[in-house]
Amino acid sequence: MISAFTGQQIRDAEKPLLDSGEGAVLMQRAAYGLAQEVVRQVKRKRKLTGASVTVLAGKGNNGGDGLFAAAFLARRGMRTTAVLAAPEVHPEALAAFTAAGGRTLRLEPGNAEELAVMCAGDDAIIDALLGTGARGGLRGAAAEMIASLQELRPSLVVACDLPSGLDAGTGEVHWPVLDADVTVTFGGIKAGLMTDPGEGCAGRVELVSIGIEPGLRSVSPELRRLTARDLGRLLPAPDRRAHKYSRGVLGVVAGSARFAGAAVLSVHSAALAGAGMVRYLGPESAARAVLSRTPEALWETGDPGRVQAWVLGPGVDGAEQLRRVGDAAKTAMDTGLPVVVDAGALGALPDRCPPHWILTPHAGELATLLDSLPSLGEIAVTRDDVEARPLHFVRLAAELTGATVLLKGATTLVASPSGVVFSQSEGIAWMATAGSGDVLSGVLGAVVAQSAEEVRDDDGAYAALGLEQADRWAAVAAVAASVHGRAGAEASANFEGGPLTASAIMAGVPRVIGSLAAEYDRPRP
Ligand SMILES: NC(=O)C1=CN([C@@H]2O[C@H](COP(=O)(O)OP(=O)(O)OC[C@H]3O[C@@H](n4cnc5c(N)ncnc54)[C@H](O)[C@@H]3O)[C@@H](O)[C@H]2O)[C@@H](O)CC1
Ligand SMILES: [K+]
Repeated sequence: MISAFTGQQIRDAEKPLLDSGEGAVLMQRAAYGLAQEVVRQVKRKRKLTGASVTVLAGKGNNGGDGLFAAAFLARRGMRTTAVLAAPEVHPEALAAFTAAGGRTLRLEPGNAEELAVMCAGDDAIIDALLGTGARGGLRGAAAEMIASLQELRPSLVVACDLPSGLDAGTGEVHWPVLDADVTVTFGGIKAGLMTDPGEGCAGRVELVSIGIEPGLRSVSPELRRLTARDLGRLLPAPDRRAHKYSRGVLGVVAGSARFAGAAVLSVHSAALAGAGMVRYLGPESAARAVLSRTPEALWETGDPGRVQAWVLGPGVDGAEQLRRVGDAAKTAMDTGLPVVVDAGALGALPDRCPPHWILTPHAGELATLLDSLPSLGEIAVTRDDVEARPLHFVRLAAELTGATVLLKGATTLVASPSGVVFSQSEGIAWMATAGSGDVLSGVLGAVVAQSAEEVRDDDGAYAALGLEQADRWAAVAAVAASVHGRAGAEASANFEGGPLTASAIMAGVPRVIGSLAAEYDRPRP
């Protein structure tokens, strides 16, 4: 599992080392790691000697890291320029940079655009204006220069610790921000690099260890991300004695006369993701479409009998389907079964949900959901608000509803009601396509139906993540989000990176599950 931290958590971990006089050593390690990454990137394109690099240096320690890194690069034969964005910058770092033969220019009101044009063609730009000590975004000439540079699209931008203007803890972005190709981050990954909109500006994230890592081990991370290895451990696999009823029976209330496709996608995805059996509840026209795609499913017209989990809501429309949603929700609540609540069912939630109810809104649906909660008071929340601060709002929704909330997006966030948040980002932009969410609902339903026992087992794979039982449902949802994202990315790769349909995402699901299980080298059934 990958952990990410707030700027404050990182600073707290640094403090004992700073107090014992090791600040300069930490900075040298950070600067060396940053310089090494620039060397690697530049060497992929040309020889290092004579290549040009500009460091944009702010007044704090972030600027110090950048200047020490540039001094190292100058000694390696690069043509180095520092643009100093403040009258005072880190004195030792500036002295080292000048001694190494670097050229310095001062950013002033009036020369921002000129300097941007001057360095935009460089082989590399290091953004070391603001780090974890930033309050708000870039201002004045620095903001002007970054806005101009962003328009000029430099060939390689390496962010020092985090792109300047990004909030390290929340991922909120104060524009303008210069999009990085690589962010070299020190000591621990900043949470703002693993949640949108910040993650969208950070490029690839490289972690450089500087010696504060032991201090972070006992800290509860702000964000967690499951790796392929975690997924291999967590994904359900039937044992030899399994039968279809023990494997996870999923009830699905989805689709309607108007939106039959949502039911087709949700049910078929659930079957492909390993549900032992899928029971479908819906109108005859949708049921016909479901059964022609998934003859393995059962169409339930009366009491659906035994299920281990429910998916409620994809494509649900009209009073008849909403009644089925209501009935299933009531049974699930009475019997303590886990439920995935999507789309049309999000408007029919009880006042308080348990953590094994997993809501799956996109940003617009989350805004509507929050607006409908009396506990939020008079504050109105819009889709734009959610997109600007997804981490804040997904946590708030989980806290206020009591449910686990999965917020769909380029980076998908899943929050437990106690505030544990997972972030998965395996998907690609082509996945923002009609029906993609229906596929996710089916995959999630299947994973939930098969995982309920493992979640409750205090010696099981979910417990091994170090999570309380109520928080483990967020990990279950993160598993499904990751499978869904990987299936989309792999399907698109099969088309040379071309566009995707929801059906293509769905078709990739069994292979993703199989290869993840193989990666952990787990015996297959
Ligand atoms: N503290 C340490 O031991 C280490 C810190 N490191 C680096 O130090 C950084 C944090 O250093 P700092 O705490 O000095 O913080 P920053 O380098 O982010 O700079 C903060 C400084 O900029 C000013 N400032 C804040 N917001 C501003 C804004 N919007 N516009 C203009 N100026 C603004 C503040 O007054 C402060 O002086 C990290 O991001 C990392 O790069 C690394 O060298 C590793 C070790
Ligand atoms: K920076």
